[in-house]
Amino acid sequence: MSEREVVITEVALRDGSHAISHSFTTEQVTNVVKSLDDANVPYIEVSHGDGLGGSSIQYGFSKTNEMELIEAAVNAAERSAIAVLLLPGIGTVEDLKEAEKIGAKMVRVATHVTEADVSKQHIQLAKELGMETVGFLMMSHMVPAEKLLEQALLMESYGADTVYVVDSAGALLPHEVRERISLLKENLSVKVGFHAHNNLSLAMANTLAAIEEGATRIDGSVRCLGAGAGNTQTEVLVSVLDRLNIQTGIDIYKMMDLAEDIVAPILQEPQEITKGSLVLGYAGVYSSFLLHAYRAAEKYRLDPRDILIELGKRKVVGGQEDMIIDVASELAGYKIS
Ligand SMILES: C[C@H](O)CC(=O)C(=O)O
Ligand SMILES: [Mn+2]
Repeated sequence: MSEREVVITEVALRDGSHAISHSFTTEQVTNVVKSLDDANVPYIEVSHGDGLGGSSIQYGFSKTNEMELIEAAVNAAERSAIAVLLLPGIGTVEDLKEAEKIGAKMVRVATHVTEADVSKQHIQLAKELGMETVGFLMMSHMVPAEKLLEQALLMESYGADTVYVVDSAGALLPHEVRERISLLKENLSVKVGFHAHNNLSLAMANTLAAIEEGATRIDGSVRCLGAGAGNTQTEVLVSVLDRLNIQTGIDIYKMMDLAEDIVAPILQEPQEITKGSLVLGYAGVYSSFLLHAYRAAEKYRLDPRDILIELGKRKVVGGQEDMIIDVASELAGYKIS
């Protein structure tokens, strides 16, 4: 196998959970993981869309217990490592210990971009457990590059092996990605990663900009199965990188077959840039808010775009999903006392 110059983490079985209202089954996870493993994808993330412990009234209940999904993934993978996502405050150290016991090899500890300090306990525990550990700075468009660097340095100091710039809203423009990745590359000793959302149709351009600036850990979702308009489409990414002579070690034909034959039938709707997902990127709103906003719009007879624009103005962040209802009811003329 060729050496991997860019190491891809496939996130459809975690980020894609948002797009299908957390309805993955063990059979779907087993089939997707077997094919990803066969295509030689190095890392596959499996968890509730909001990470370990996310199944709740606030974020949406999982159809299948995520530990069962993680176990199915571990059993189906021969070569690929199974990763989990953890947002401190949603997932606990006990959740992390359980996932590690089942066989998860990597954890990505995700915080809002200004709150890296809450990741200390979880990053340190993950290292003690012998897991590969990633710091995942969400909503990275909301702060200047210098602030992002300050937060990335904190995650590095806690022991993270990699720090990711996460464009949760799909709001970053290519020059903003370049600025952020290059600053991290200049100042961190650990690896730098990038996670995109395609709400402004920039996921591929932004990912290539990140790679040009030195990011070596990159996320993709097969068939774009991720929140909002999805992430950088993995099978397209590996094809483009192959054209650029950048080695990912992933079999292109197998990725294409998996996308078409196994993942497409799981989608509840094709992953497109709809007016809703476009407004996520335009207004800078967390991609996983999309279906929640659609449901609130239906309930209060509103245009979902108006809810999303207002959420963007209020700078609402992950964990504030209850604000979607507050904003919708206010826009509909109800008074909140
Ligand atoms: C919990 C979020 O869905 C994590 C993520 O993928 C993002 O912020 O983007
Ligand atoms: Mn995401």
